[in-house]
Amino acid sequence: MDIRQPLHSEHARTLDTEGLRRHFLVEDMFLPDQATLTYSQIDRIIVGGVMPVTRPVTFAPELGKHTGTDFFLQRRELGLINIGGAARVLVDDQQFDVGPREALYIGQGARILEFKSVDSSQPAKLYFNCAPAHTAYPHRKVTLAEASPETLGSPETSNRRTIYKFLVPDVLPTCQLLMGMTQLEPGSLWNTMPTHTHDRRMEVYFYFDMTENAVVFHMLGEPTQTRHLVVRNEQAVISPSWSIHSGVGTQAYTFIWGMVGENQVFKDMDHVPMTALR
Ligand SMILES: O=C[C@H](O)[C@@H](O)CC(=O)C(=O)O
Ligand SMILES: [Zn+2]
Repeated sequence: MDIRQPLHSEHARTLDTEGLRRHFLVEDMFLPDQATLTYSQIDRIIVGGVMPVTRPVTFAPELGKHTGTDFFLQRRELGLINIGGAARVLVDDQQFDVGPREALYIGQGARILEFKSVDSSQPAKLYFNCAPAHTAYPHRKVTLAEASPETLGSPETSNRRTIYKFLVPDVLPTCQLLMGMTQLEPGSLWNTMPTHTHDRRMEVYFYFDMTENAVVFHMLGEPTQTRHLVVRNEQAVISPSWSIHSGVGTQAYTFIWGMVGENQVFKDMDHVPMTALR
């Protein structure tokens, strides 16, 4: 497990490109027949990907070593969104068919987790966020149709996009995890502009639906000390509470956002006036 320490905004200001990438960028999310896990000590979120190809992938009991518990989800909840081909996920004695662009919430206490692809020529790619939890809410699949959609922005400002809120209180109860997917329309390149921070929650952004040569310039830093990361397809950015999180692509892209922290109020954002950005 790749462990990332939290970072003070004053430290972040001093970093060069390599330093920013080392602390905030997660580059290799999907490896065949493996699970990848990055543990951020910011709100103790674990970010990762599972890509079963030739055989099922399970979360080994040894993973509990990293959490100091008998098993991985003893005191955690997990949300995943499938960005690949159809998947079958076994959670203890329940089986879930998770199709492309569908989400699965796995509540605290699940012991057996097994992930497989229905067709190995179109492997599932299960991107997940996992966070400390205080109680067991029911496991549940959420389809795109059940996710609460919100279309924002306009072509004139190159930010026309639909936000699909998969794991939010309007759809199902979770302890703290919020997850969703934002899809830009062709010709729209900006997400979350005007931009915001939220002192009460941290967030992780996972970019995908990009061609090999496409990049997203992900904006981070305090509003008056902005920096950027060059992000490629299927890479994620860890965003501390003090950081803006916004991006512009060389073409339209899709991203999954996940948030943990103090509250579950999606609209609890500290909007940054455009005149304040530097
Ligand atoms: O706090 C909320 C998150 O930054 C994202 O949900 C924003 C987003 O997907 C968008 O505006 O497109
Ligand atoms: Zn945000």
